Amino acid sequence: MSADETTTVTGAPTPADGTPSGTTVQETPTTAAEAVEAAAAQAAPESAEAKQVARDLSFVEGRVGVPKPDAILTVDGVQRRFGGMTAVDVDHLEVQRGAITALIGPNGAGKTTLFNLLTGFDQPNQGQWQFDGRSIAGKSGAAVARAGMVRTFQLTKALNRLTVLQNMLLAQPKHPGERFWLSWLPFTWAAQERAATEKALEILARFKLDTKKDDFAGSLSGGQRKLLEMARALMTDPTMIMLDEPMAGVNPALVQSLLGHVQALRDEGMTVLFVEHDMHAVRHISDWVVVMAEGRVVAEGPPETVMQDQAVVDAYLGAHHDTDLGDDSLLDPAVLARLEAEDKGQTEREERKR
Ligand SMILES: Nc1ncnc2c1ncn2[C@@H]1O[C@H](COP(=O)(O)OP(=O)(O)OP(=O)(O)O)[C@@H](O)[C@H]1O
Repeated sequence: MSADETTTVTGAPTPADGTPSGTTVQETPTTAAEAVEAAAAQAAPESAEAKQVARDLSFVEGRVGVPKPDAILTVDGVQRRFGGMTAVDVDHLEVQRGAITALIGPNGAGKTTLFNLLTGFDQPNQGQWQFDGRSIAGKSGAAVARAGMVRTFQLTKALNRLTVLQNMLLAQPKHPGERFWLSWLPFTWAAQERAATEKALEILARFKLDTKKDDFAGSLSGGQRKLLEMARALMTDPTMIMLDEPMAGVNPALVQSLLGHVQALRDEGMTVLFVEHDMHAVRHISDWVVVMAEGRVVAEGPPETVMQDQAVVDAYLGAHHDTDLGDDSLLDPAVLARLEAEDKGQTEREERKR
């Protein structure tokens, strides 16, 4: 896409689709490929810190388990078995502070299980990991979130029946209404509730969801639901945010907005680790890509090199057997439409299971 097909809106208010202000917005992208291309035009890090992270990573060799200049998360010997099947077997992995790291791999590679383990929603058979210099292995999800690492969840049926604002308030750490002793101090409770509501509305405004605060979460579009998932995670003021398939089921017109939001988090100094099947998104916004297959990390490196790696292509053969993930053939709308249909089918299956 050429530069003259875009409109620069630097300094303009955030547009209605929730795209962060100060970014370059493509006029009505019609396919996910166009939307991602448009996002790529603004993919360069904005803040000095993000530029420094990109520079630091440019000196790191692309090989499995490579040390990072400033790792915020270090994983050692983590294994999770289900019966006789080893879902996760990660020897050593480091995640660079302040970077966007993508975790990719075919269905069943162990990405979600690793997310669950690291964030305290599952327990490993063995292994250690450190976050920001502290061991958080074996801690509960709430304790991990308090330490500064938080993951997004796809909205469940129960959350769909709550309003957008109620969803935000439930996501705040240690909801005061749930604490027995505070229930005896109504003034404290009310003050904290007011502060939490203000904070929730501020975050919702950032994602252009404030006008939807009283709508049921179930009435939101796919893209708006993804924004709400991200907004909920920000209620805990995380240092690191783990996004579970942020692009799944999202209308192409909103992909650009979502990518812009992920980049904005990084530019504010947050570390982002995200699981994603959309290879365009991965290629265009990631500083670093980690590839899993059959529970193991099989490759890692910068997006432009790791996605040409034979191990990566092999890892995907089962899932997208006739798709070359390493070149721009993926920008072909027909290929994209098929991948999107596969993703949509998967989302619908998961929805039915819930
Ligand atoms: N609770 C469980 N009980 C038994 N097996 C499980 C459980 N959770 C995950 N698995 C298995 O572990 C393996 C890894 O699954 P996981 O969901 O982590 O993969 P994934 O890479 O996230 O896949 P996808 O991209 O499809 O979400 C799969 O074979 C899956 O069937």
